[in-house]
Amino acid sequence: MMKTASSTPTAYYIGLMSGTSLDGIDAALVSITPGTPPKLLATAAVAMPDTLHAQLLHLCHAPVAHFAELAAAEDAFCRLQAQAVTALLTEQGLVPAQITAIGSHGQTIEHAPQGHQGGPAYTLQLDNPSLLAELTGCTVVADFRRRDLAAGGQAAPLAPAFHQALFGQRQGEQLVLNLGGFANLTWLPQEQERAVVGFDTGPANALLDAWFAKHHTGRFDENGTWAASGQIDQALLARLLQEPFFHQPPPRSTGRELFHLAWLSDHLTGDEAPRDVQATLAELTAVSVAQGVTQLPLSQPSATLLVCGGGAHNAYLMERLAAHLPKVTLLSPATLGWPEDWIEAGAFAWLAHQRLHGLPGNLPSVTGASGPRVLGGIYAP
Ligand SMILES: Nc1ncnc2c1ncn2[C@@H]1O[C@H](COP(=O)(O)OP(=O)(O)OP(=O)(O)O)[C@@H](O)[C@H]1O
Ligand SMILES: CC(=O)N[C@H]1[C@@H]2OC[C@@H](O2)[C@@H](O)[C@@H]1O[C@H](C)C(=O)O
Repeated sequence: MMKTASSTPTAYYIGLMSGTSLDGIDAALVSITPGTPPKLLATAAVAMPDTLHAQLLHLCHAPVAHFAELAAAEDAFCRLQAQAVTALLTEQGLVPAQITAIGSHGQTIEHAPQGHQGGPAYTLQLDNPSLLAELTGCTVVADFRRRDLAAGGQAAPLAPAFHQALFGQRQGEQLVLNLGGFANLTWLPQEQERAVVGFDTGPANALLDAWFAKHHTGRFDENGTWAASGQIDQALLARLLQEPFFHQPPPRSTGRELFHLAWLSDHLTGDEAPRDVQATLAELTAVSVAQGVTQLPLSQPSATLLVCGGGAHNAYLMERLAAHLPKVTLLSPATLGWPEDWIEAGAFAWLAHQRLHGLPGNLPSVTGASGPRVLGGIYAP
């Protein structure tokens, strides 16, 4: 039986996110006062060491992983999470007892909401909430996605529910875009009784980073400078856009299982200049997001789109997005007190709060689950 929010006082949560870009752990200290939008108080980021980055990337693409390899990566990942929590607590002069709970997303290793070759649906996040509780002395809430999946949902994207909690009280309809490893879009209606729309639009930084790393040292194309030096290959773009995912109606979510370097290679003739491919991948992200916007039930074509995620720092990608959405104003959520890099970590702080209060964390209109569900499990310190 679900409860409604009670009039409990302000509580402090830490949200931990390591997204599909595998760039590091983001930790957000969030205060939640029932009835008002969550507030971002402080942040800490711990970069993913090269060895763990390579280990996790390998696991994402390994057909069969050894359990010892999984366990080692999970342990290293969890210790990195604890490092981020400790950094945040120390910096803020807080002790674990002042934190109501940590919400831990874990590291997505594989996401197959449709199952694999006729098998059951699954989504796999590497996470060890027991060890995290032990290392930090805080209550940990984790495993947010699988209850939605069990209720017939995609288990992703989950962020739209948080977007609603953050921006839903603003005047007029709201649009939010996350440019992470993959991109997801949220439409918040002006009328409270209408359902929120949200779905993954396709690949974003995951493919851009992978192609960049194949041709350069370094993890990503700073500001999209390399992409900007290339030419968009329209024929290649057309072939990439034929992928059925781009034509599926929501609910839909995706990940590295579909969009990876081998998928890209299958569409290349071999004659393309690498920088042109990078420009075309940025275009693929911009076009698929723009196509997603056209599917939204906007009440007027001119809207404001809050752009979050690391892709918001890619000047070339933002330029292409603006070119494909001439009537839409792109805005940083920093103007509303939530800098673009911290919304996802904030979402998992909020999801921990929802779990502890017996409140739903999913939006069935987004994930396709058969109803609202309380997400995640609780691990006491
Ligand atoms: N200055 C920049 N120029 C270009 N790209 C950038 C810049 N800063 C960050 N990025 C991109 O953002 C990525 C990180 O984004 P983000 O942290 O939102 O990903 P994530 O947490 O993995 O997201 P998700 O969970 O949504 O997949 C980097 O891997 C990089 O591709
Ligand atoms: C399975 C998984 O980890 N999916 C991520 C990924 O990264 C972006 C997009 O694909 C989104 O669907 C999701 O992350 C955010 C936090 C979400 O669930 O809203």
